[in-house]
Amino acid sequence: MKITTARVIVCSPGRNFVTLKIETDQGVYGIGDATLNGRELSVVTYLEEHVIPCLIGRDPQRIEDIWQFLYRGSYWRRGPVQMSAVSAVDTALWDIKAKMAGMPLYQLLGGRSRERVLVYGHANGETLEDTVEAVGHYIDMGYKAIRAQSGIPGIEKAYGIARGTMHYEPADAALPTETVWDTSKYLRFAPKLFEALRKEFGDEPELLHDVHHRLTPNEAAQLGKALEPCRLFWMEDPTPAENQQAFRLIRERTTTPIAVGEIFHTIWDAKELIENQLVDYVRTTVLRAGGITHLRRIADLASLYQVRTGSHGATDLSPVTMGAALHFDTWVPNFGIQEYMRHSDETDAVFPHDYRFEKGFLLCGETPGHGVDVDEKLVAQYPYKPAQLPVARLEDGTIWNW
Ligand SMILES: O=C(O)[C@H](O)[C@@H](O)[C@H](O)[C@H](O)CO
Ligand SMILES: [Mg+2]
Repeated sequence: MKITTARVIVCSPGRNFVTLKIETDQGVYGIGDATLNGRELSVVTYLEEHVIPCLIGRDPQRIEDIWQFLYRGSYWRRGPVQMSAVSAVDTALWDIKAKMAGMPLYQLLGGRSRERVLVYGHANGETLEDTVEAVGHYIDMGYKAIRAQSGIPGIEKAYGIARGTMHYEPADAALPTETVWDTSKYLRFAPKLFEALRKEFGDEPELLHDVHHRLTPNEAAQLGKALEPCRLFWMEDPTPAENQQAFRLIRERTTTPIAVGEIFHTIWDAKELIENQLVDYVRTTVLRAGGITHLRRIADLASLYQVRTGSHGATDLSPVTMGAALHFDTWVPNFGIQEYMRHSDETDAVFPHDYRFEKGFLLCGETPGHGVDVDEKLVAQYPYKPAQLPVARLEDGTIWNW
């Protein structure tokens, strides 16, 4: 069996997506997602100039060998551009293998570990009251777990405030939008939000919160401690994880569960955090860390330390990633939760898929492969639009973590 062609498909049905389609001499093809939000075209070039020429003529069944070839063979290993490209190839190859076997992908991974995949949705509001209302809306839709992000009094345009209630798109302009951040206002406000949510909705719903790398370790410990009575499912990315040891300080001071990893690219980014049990959930997904092949290694390491998965699932990861992630989640023994930020109707139409939402859970389909395709005719209606992620500044103008 041979790879005959591989093509990169760029489209913008509401937001930009980069998709890889690998075709074979047996008529079977595979689809992978290579979207790197705000830096999309760098991955397009990496794939077109450096990866695709190496794929033509290769046996697509040799997934492991192709992974090693692309990872080790580049010499310049790791990083978001390379690993998004490797992820797309790997996802497409698993799609091909599962289609050849006539099986849904989760069967090839080892079969079903659960009947359905618990997901959390995104409730956002400009004020505390709006956010409480938005959480109520998700509960009415059947969600069991909800992430709450709110505007903060005195801060204009902080992270996570959606324009509508259902869709949040941070990459909103060709040049980065500048947002403002103030840690002390946030630290005073965040516990009030979660106290109000518990008061309104009781103990039952799982509540999550994304700190988006904004705090120092000490501030993160203060927040975790203040949120303990509100019993969060997790506090996400409380501080940047470049220095993995920073989490020791947070861990020693609070029992609020911690999730990190949406910007990790390999097992090395997560290794110390996992081995020292400094986090409870690892959020790395199929698209960011080398596809199914490498994510499986991260999940296996995590399982030794009772760390569970909580895959990133924002809308900048295309339905292709969501489909592959759901097969992974259906198999992985140490599953925790899956993020599910709904795609727009245009995006869903461009990427026909067989997964579905039911009462707070997602169910992957039974179609051979990962169950997601790309409609190449529709794609032509949505050309690429430059869009970058925002930056954050403190009130005095200092650049801060976004
Ligand atoms: O937890 C999340 O869902 C994330 O933090 C996203 O909203 C990211 O900001 C986005 O994926 C960047 O491209
Ligand atoms: Mg996040």
